[in-house]
Amino acid sequence: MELDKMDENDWKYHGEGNKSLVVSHVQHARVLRLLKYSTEDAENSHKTTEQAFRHIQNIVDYCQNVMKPLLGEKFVHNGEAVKLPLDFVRQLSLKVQQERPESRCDKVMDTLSGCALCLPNLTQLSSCCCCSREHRPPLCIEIKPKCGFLPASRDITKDIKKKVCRFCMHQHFKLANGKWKRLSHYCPLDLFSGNKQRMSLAIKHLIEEPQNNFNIFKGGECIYTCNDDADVFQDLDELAQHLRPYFLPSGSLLSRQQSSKVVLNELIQVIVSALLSTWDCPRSGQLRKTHLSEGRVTCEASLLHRDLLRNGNHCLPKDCVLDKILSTQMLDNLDIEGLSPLFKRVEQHLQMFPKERCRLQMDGPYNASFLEKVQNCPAEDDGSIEYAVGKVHQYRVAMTAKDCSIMVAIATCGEDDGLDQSLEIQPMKPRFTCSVSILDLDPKPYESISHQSRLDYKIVNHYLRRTQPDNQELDNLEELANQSLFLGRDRDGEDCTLVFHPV
Ligand SMILES: O=P(O)(O)O[C@@H]1[C@@H](OP(=O)(O)O)[C@H](OP(=O)(O)O)[C@H](O)[C@H](OP(=O)(O)O)[C@H]1OP(=O)(O)O
Ligand SMILES: Nc1ncnc2c1ncn2[C@@H]1O[C@H](COP(=O)(O)OP(=O)(O)OP(=O)(O)O)[C@@H](O)[C@H]1O
Repeated sequence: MELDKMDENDWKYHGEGNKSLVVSHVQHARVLRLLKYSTEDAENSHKTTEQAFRHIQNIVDYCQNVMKPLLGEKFVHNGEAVKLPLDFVRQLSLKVQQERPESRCDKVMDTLSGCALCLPNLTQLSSCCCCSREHRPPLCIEIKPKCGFLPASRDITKDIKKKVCRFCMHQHFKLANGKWKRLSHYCPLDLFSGNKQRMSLAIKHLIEEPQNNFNIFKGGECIYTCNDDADVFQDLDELAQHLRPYFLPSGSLLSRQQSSKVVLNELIQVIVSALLSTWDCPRSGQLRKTHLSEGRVTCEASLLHRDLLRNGNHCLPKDCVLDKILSTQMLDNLDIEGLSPLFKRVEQHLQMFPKERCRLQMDGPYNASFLEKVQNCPAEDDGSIEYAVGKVHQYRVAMTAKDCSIMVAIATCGEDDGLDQSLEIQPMKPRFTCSVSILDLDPKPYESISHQSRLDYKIVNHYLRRTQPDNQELDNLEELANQSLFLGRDRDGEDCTLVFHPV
């Protein structure tokens, strides 16, 4: 990329989340990820280019030195911080504005610093020899799986948290707050179960109600995403038409309805295979498995039949992408309720010794020493500040893993094609090559822990009120929340994501 020759016409809107907006190059498999501000912050923001660059470099360092060792070299692409010409960024911002979904326009793209993160476009397949000869553009499925286990911490005060997963409880809260119009029946515990039947159902539920957990790209273009006002059946039918050439032989005599069913099922099988594949030994029958203790893998809110939940096989092949994400999520082994007193210990320590913030690496740098603090935190609380900081760091890393996305890029290839480094999966002919990546691995700010505590209370309380309206305990819970030890701004309803907050 020649930075002095940047032309906004070479780039197009690709997508965005809460904190960043992504544009993709029209020819090369690159994207630029630009930060966003809330409109209020934009007016008050006088961050220097150096501060913005440092912020993005922190993201790169965290990805490279912390998340990559935990999640695996093959899944993580840390990218590169770049400084772009300001004129290019301003023109780009104007160009993409009309493409942006209204729901994301409460924030504006950063046009002041000129800094961005340059990454490979993960909707395209990398290092695949056969794709260049293949006439069908690659497909890419993006899944934001969210938290895949039930917490088992002794510090949990509400039993329901050990029975119903956070995502399923959160759904009710989101619906009540108008974030979504329809409930999603997706349950992350089904996706992370390793049981193919449960995983298939989880993906089916994602397809039926994608919200912000599921997208499909074809040739880098988003062809299926959340559409709250959509006619679901019509959307599914259109999706199936897109997928038909990938999953059905061209002369198939199936009716439109029959073929829709077949291709969506085939798609689901390909995704399941990709998510369970262990890159290093895809054909090995002797895969090591990660077992989870029985009580932590089934959610009472899941629609799956209880027999399947009880008797199914619940383990993930070691080192598959789901296993890597789940084990990183499980660094949070105290739950926010167990972490809260430790967070308070750190807060008090930092109030007394502000300079310690740097030594304890509360905002980075994200280097080997930070990873060491995460990986070698003592198992038992010895009352030290080091223990509390280790648990806080572990919690933040787990938060990143609970909010990341998986990209599964697939392309068809002829039967005799070599597969190079890509992984072969073969649910039916034609064969597919596939690459799996993890994205959105930004560090979560230390301060966001207090928000987590309040949000946890609200989600659980709301769920209990909905499902157990006569529950007397809720009044006690209300009382507890009022005595909350955390001070600070409430982010729900007035999202105050801190762009340029030190991370
Ligand atoms: O707290 P959650 O579980 O609602 O997750 C937030 C996500 O909401 P979701 O529930 O996935 O719809 C939220 O996603 P959306 O903006 O709703 O698409 C963000 O990913 C947010 O992360 P950040 O603050 O932008 O770094 C996420 O916040 P963090 O908790 O990861 O900080
Ligand atoms: N390297 C990439 N290649 C292709 N698409 C990407 C890449 N990075 C991001 N995207 C797309 O851009 C979207 C927004 O990116 P990302 O999830 O990183 O934003 P975010 O603001 O950090 O999200 P969140 O709301 O979770 O905080 C993603 O959902 C994905 O579709």
